[in-house]
Amino acid sequence: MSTAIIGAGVMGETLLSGLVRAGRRVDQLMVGEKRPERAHELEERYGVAVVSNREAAAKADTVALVVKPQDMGDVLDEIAPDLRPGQLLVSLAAGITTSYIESRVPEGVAVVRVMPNTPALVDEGMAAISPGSHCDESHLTEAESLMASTGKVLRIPEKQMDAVTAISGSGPAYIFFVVESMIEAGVHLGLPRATSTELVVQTLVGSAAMLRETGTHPVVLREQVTSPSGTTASALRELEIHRVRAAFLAAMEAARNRSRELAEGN
Ligand SMILES: NC(=O)C1=CN([C@@H]2O[C@H](COP(=O)(O)OP(=O)(O)OC[C@H]3O[C@@H](n4cnc5c(N)ncnc54)[C@H](OP(=O)(O)O)[C@@H]3O)[C@@H](O)[C@H]2O)C=CC1
Ligand SMILES: O=C(O)[C@@H]1CCC=N1
Repeated sequence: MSTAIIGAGVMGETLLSGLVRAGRRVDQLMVGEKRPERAHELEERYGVAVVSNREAAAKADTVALVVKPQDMGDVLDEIAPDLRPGQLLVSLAAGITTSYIESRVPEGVAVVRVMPNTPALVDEGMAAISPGSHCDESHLTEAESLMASTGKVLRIPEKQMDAVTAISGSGPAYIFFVVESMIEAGVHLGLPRATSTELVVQTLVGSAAMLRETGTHPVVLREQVTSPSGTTASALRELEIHRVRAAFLAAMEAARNRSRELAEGN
């Protein structure tokens, strides 16, 4: 089964590198990329063929669309004449619905909507997938296998996609923001930057491993750290005073709403 990736930016290259690491044959992969210098870079780095979007659409069994939501309409109009019924289109774009894509491609093209995230770069990705209306089990399985090359995959109803985008799609950025804030706080408290960075990164990795390996609720894990009248309780009180929990809720609502707006082409 040949796979084309149209749009080889951050997420497109993340998918491409994951497929290569997972052992997909490079001669079964191709990339549609409009900038010649970027095309050259990808050819050098992965030995993959970089072709026009139309050639990619005509030749591949599966076409992954990894362009910005705002570029999706133009790309679909460009490749629509080369698509055929039964072919699989996998869209990784935030906000763009399967019905929007189906309305711009020939009847019978199967569409799967995916929301990945960047930890896919280290094979720790979290992807959610939803089928469009012309998908059968084999299309979903192929989309699942595409994304499973870089991490976990969850099947979800498409109506949950905007929320998923807000939580796991954008999620790594919130975590990096917290990490960055903690490192800066360590520096403020007098730690050398390298020491602060090592402390924070390992604390994050260790905490993530505890969550995954014990399956214990985060409230319980937090309580285990919080000694009576101790340091953690003092810190958590400040986080509550500064409404960090409310800020997270507002932030993720904003991301969910932005995903909905992207669906309307804004
Ligand atoms: N980054 C992330 O963490 C995540 C991104 N996504 C989704 O992935 C998609 C891509 O995002 P991201 O990788 O961050 O964005 P990038 O801007 O890094 O990548 C988009 C790529 O598409 C290329 N492109 C634009 N128009 C065309 C075209 N007509 N034909 C071929 N290539 C084209 C761009 O080239 P040029 O720069 O020359 O315009 C660029 O290389 C988005 O839809 C986003 O919603 C989903 C989940 C997570
Ligand atoms: O910021 C964005 O729009 C994309 C979608 C999810 C993560 N990055």
